[in-house]
Amino acid sequence: SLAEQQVNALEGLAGKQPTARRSGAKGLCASGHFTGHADARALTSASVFNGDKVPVIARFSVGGGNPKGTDKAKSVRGLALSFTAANGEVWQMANISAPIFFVKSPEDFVTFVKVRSADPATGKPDPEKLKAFNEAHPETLLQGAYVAKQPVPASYGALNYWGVNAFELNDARGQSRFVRWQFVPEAGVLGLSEEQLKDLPNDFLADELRARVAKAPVGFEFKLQLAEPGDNLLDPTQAWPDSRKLVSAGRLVIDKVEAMAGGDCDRITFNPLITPKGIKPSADPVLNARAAAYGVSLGRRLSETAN
Ligand code: HEM
Repeated sequence: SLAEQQVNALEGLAGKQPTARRSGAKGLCASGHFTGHADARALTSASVFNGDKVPVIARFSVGGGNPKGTDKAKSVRGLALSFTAANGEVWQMANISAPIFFVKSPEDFVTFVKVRSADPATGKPDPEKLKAFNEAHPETLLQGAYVAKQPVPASYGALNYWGVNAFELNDARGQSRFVRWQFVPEAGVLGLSEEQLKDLPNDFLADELRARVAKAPVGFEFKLQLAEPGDNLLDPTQAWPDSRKLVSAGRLVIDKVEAMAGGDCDRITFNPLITPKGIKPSADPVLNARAAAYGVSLGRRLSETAN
């Protein structure tokens, strides 16, 4: 299946890493709660916005399939969330620290990862294949260009995360509109200078988050970006104009971080097609491909744990 090809490609790039997530492999589990704002209730009937505290499981991660990679690289970080509303509805998502994704189709995902993987013959990626793919798919360089311009993040808790894919909201009267969302850190966005980076260990992010949360809960403002007619709902490599209206829709608070790797996150996947009534996935093919790929990765890593 395409999902198996995607997960195989991720394994080919990172090497076999038993029990680890095939993407966002390095990370840690945390928890907290979410409170919806009144402005969101005008846009969606989803009960997670009713203003009550909704418990949340969170996982922060470093992009890529290597659980022992460095936290000092310029790559995306992840914020994955699972909300459980009082009526039992679950809402899951996995957000990244870039406003755009690196491919516009699930098929391109496979080739994008493969052209960056070592060719068995040489032990290195084939520069000709990489060049040819880049020329045929210039949009696949946009996310990397964005990340290269940002400093290495100083904290999982002081970073902006975007949902990237479009979703459809339905209000109580059945009216529909498309949005993309983001989580804006109350601490501001904090990056590291070359000087600061030198003194840090490779695994500083988990300890930094534990220390930060021990002092005070870490908050994020949840914002909905409203699409206007003509905005691309299907291609996550294309950001919508900055002029699009942003609605302050809620507040996420992280107040507990697991002491060690593991925790409640390991047995689940953060599947962005699991949405509550009032929030629907768009037709974006990348979004719709994620459920199967996450399921394949979950199946492999859980059966590895059992062995
Ligand atoms: C065709 C597109 C995609 C494929 C094939 C793919 C594949 C995967 C896989 C296999 C995992 C590991 C899942 C698990 O073991 O639980 C994963 C995790 C993750 N993905 Fe994707 N992904 C895709 C698109 C995206 C997009 C568009 C985003 C950003 C909005 C994203 C953000 C993440 C994050 C943050 C994680 C880590 C989640 C966690 O901490 O559990 N992915 N992805």
